Amino acid sequence: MAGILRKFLPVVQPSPKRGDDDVGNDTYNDEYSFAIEYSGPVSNNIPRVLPIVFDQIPVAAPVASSSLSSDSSLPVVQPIVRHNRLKEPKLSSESLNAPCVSGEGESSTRVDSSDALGSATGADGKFKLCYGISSGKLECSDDQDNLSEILDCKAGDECIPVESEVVGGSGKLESSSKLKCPDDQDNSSEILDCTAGDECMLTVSEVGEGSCKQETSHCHDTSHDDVELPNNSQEGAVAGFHDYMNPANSESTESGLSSRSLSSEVFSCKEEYCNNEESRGHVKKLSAVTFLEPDTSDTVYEESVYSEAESNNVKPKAERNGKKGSCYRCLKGIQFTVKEACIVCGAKYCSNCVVRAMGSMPEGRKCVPCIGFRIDEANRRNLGKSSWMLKRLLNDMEVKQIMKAEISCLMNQLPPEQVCVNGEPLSQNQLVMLQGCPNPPKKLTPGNYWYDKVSGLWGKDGYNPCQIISSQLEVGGHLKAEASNGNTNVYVNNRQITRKELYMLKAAGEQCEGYPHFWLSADGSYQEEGQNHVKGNIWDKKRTKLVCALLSLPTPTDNTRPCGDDVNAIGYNYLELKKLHKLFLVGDKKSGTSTIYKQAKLIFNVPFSEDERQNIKLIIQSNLYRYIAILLEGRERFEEESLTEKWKQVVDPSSYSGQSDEKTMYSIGQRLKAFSDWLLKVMVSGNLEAIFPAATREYAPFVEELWKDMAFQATYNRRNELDMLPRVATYFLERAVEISRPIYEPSDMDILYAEGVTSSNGLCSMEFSFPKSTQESFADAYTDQNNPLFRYQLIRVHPRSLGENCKWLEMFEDVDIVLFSVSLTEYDELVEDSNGNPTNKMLMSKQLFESIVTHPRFNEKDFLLLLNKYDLLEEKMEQVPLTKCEWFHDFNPVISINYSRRTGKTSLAQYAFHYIAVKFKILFQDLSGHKLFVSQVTGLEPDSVGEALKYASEILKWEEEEHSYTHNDLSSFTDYEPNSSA
Ligand SMILES: Nc1nc2c(ncn2[C@@H]2O[C@H](COP(=O)(O)OP(=O)(O)OP(=O)(O)O)[C@@H](O)[C@H]2O)c(=O)[nH]1
Ligand SMILES: [Mg+2]
Repeated sequence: MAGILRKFLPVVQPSPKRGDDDVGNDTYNDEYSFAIEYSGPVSNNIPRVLPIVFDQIPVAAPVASSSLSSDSSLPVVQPIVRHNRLKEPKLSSESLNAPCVSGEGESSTRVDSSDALGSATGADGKFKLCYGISSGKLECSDDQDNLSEILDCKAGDECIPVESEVVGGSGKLESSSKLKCPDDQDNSSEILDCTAGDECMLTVSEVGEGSCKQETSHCHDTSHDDVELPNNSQEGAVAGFHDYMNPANSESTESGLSSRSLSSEVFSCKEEYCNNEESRGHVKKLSAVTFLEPDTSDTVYEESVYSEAESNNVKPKAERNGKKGSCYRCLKGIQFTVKEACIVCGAKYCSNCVVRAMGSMPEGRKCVPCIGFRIDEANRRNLGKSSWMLKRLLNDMEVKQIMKAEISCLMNQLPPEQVCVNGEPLSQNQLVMLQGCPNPPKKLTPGNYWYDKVSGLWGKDGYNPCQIISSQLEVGGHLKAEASNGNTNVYVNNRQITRKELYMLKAAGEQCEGYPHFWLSADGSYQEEGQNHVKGNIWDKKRTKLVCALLSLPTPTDNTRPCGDDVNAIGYNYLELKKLHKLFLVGDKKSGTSTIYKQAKLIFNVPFSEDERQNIKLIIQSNLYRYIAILLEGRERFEEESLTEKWKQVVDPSSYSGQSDEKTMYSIGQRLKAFSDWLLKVMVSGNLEAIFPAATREYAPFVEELWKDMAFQATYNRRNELDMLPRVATYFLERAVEISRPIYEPSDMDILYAEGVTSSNGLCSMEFSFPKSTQESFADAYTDQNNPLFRYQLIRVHPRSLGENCKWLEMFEDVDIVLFSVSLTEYDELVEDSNGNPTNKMLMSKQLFESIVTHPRFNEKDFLLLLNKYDLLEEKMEQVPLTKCEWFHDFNPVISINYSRRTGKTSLAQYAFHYIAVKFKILFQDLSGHKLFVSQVTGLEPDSVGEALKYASEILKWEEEEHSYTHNDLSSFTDYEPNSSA
């Protein structure tokens, strides 16, 4: 070559003078200088070689020891901003556990744009991961063309661009260090001398001791040199730097987003930058590294980027510009090429691109722009299931780490609030419990589910069960009867089952006649409500499983067992069932059982469902019209009485005042009269309930008009004279206008006071336990019931559900205690007996009491007598003697004057209460030979009902621990031991 040149060139120029260092270097030969400008005749065919000026070739200096901090951290170059403003380098670092990928071997060093991620090919051809410990950043205000190219800064040598995919580890950059970015006019920006402290905007990561360490030797440390940064930024340089997704522009696999989710600081960028930086694989990509407005703050916190991304829900979308089946990054390959998909956007990458596109996968298999976004729910079931491709590319440890991150990282978790079980959104803990149980719901996605915790049946709201999961998990709310939208009138664990389930039960040999209620336990054994023996096990029969398979109903798996200690799984279940104490609440009509039941629901926070509330609203509104009708009827009566009075005055001229019109203070206008007549007609026809809930909207204005009417108010003032009007009517009539409006929503108190709120079949039940707060307000002395494992079931039965002679009582033979409610006020009330004869209501209650006590199935049961409506008794005793009831004919309390003064008027009611209690006790003793427990109750007062239920629980406990308790202990609590001598 030199010879040829010599022939062409008449004058051989001396080579540039070398420095002293080079004198004496034998290997140096001037003859081989090249780049001498040709000044001879021009020929188009002759290639022209531009001279190279040695002095102007940028060189890289060896890394100064000062830049190698004790922890051997390595600076990592971040994207360079396009503005020219010089800035002092900024470094921030903080703890981070994000994985990063480091290269092995000098040649694989690469400057990284992120603190978090990178990939490197090790000697074994696998990518190596290491974990960054901290991150930092360095800013400079210039950018480079193709700056995204990897920088390979060899010690003491030129920085050479490296197109290797290997990503350097992170490093820590001393704030005094400066990286030099040499000028680069012709897009040959591969040569980059990075200098800290100048225009380059960099992020750096600290790394611990590890494989990243060796890479520090590649970095040109010019910590003591001033930096020359090129000003020749070209458009697209930054974009190219960012666009790690695009192999044409960059080989970087790093992302600010990756650090975003892991570190507290990232760069931000102006919107326009972000928009320009859409990756090839994504329609809209949030800039991995974003840039600051030059004049604004230098630091933008990760939260802003993160929350912006999440709050805007700008989930990156995958878009493939290549042909179908090709890799989203390199656009190569066909449909059958093995690819790995991003669990967020679904972009698929071939084995060559996957690590570059996904970095070190701190959140699992997400391409870098997708880090920090929620996964596509369709991919949830694949979480943590490693692919063949990753296993081939990475070593076992790394794959494990990625899979672990994929499963456990916060961003990939199912949002608990989006999973509703039995109408209640889950808490984080509940979700963990649900997913961590031995047999968790499969394919759990956001949605509404129902869960029968006794049997473990699990399904989507309104649908058949789809799985039997572990039972006894404390997740979600209470199972509703309508949870699975069943319409069979057959209930399993309080849920009305679906038609398919009914078939299944029939296949199990249960004909389900008479719409039974079953208790189905987790092991498949079932029994009819109220019976104490297991009828069978639905899973014992092969036919059942076959039917289930045919009907797509779930069958138990081996894992289906209560969540808890595996060893004691069966015992645990047994214990749980044992601890559900059943309280059977019954009483004659109007004894107050439904009030006590509703009060218990309110006390123990067992919510009324929306449906229940709506039904109750309609009942209340219907009741209101009934009360109004009673008042209107009374008004007519009062009007007639007044008119009669007037006519009498006409007949007796001496008392006649001279007015002859037929109006009285109870007379109403034509309009209201028409409404009144119509309403009374409806009530007489018995259609009130049928008409009123629906007609509420139409008739609400009449209620308002009525309420304002003087005649109606005059009638209302005499409401005590209207026997038909219940006392509770006042509560609702006072708010008649409000309640009659369509928008009315009943309050808890309204529900409590509402009459006629009871399930259609008169049977309802609720589970409860004594929470600590409730416990404290009731009785501090007993604490065992605080244990949530002591569960109670309150079953309220209307006497009509018991059938003639209480024949259905057998259904409830497994109850633990009978709570028999008697209204204390009924001693003077009359009702018709079954033969239509008027009978004293107290005697009717006595009769029902006797029937239940003497029922063979109830022989050995504990009984707690709830003497209810004590508040009303206090009033009534002043007016009506207790002896009105023949059973109480010998009530003749001797009240000393002193005692009377001390206790006031309540003493009489107290005596009456004690007396009635004794009467029942004696009766019970005669009938059963056992002791009757008695509690004084005012159903409308929560504490009173709470104490009564507490007392019931104590009795049960006392039965179980007979030796620990004495009769006196109990009687001192709430049992008012009657003292007839008092
Ligand atoms: N003042 C007062 N009223 C009560 C008390 N307990 C119940 N009541 C009222 O008595 C009426 C009848 O009570 P319910 O609870 O409906 O009686 P029940 O046993 O369910 O009777 P049915 O209506 O036949 O189902 C309602 O108006 C209640 O508001 C009480 O302790 N004090
Ligand atoms: Mg009732």
